Amino acid sequence: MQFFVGGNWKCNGTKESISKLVSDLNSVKLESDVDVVVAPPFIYIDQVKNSLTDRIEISAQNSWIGKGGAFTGEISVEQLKDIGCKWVILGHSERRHVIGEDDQFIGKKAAYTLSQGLGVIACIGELLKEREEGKTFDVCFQQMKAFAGKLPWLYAVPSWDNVVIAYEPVWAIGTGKVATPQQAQEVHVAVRDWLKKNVSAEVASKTRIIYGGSVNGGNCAELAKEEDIDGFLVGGASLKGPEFATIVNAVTSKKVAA
Ligand SMILES: O=C(CO)COP(=O)(O)O
Repeated sequence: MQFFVGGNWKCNGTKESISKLVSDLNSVKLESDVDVVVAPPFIYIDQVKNSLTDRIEISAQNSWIGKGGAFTGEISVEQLKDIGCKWVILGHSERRHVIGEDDQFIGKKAAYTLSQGLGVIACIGELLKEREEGKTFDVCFQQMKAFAGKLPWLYAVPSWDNVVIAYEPVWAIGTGKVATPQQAQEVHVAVRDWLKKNVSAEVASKTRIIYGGSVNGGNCAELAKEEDIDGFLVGGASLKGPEFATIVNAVTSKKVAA
């Protein structure tokens, strides 16, 4: 399974800082057997697409639920395709818990995005309170169900080829409090098992499950060694080109551990 690392730039950057980040990313060395994706804010996607090496694919951080039209302030999947995006991040905890998107809405967005041929980085993850109450698996399975269950055709394997699951425990996002490799591995195994039981053994064995939440250049190697951690979704540390490259290249510690 090919390692996958995404950089979620969130609502950060200016034309100038992004130009510097792109030039840093163009000059770092990235291991060849890793899928690398960055997700700039919508308004900078065109700038990034026109200046970043083709080695790195572009993702959006969100998309509209259906075909474009009279939806003020939204960006459609068709527009994202038009501008050269290959992926969309959906169900990020900031959209769930700050903006208020629910499972139903996120599931429909994922179904629509996949139907238009773009890949989905599908985020799941529990709040600290939910972890403390022993509900981590229940919450993640419920969120998986919303992604997987929208339309029966989504169960077909070709659709799943375009899905990467990002496990991002909310308590680890932007807090500097990273999940231990064991904590992350435990949830990744449970999610893979859920896919096996609820979709198919083939999908379970092929789908990348990546970890996000305070991943940085210092902790990525240990996390990458875990068997079921197939990559990372990186926030803060993806704003620094050389550190992001270190995280991409953590694939080498995975190979050593295997
Ligand atoms: O939300 C994240 C990626 O989508 C993780 O953010 P941090 O890496 O800043 O914790």
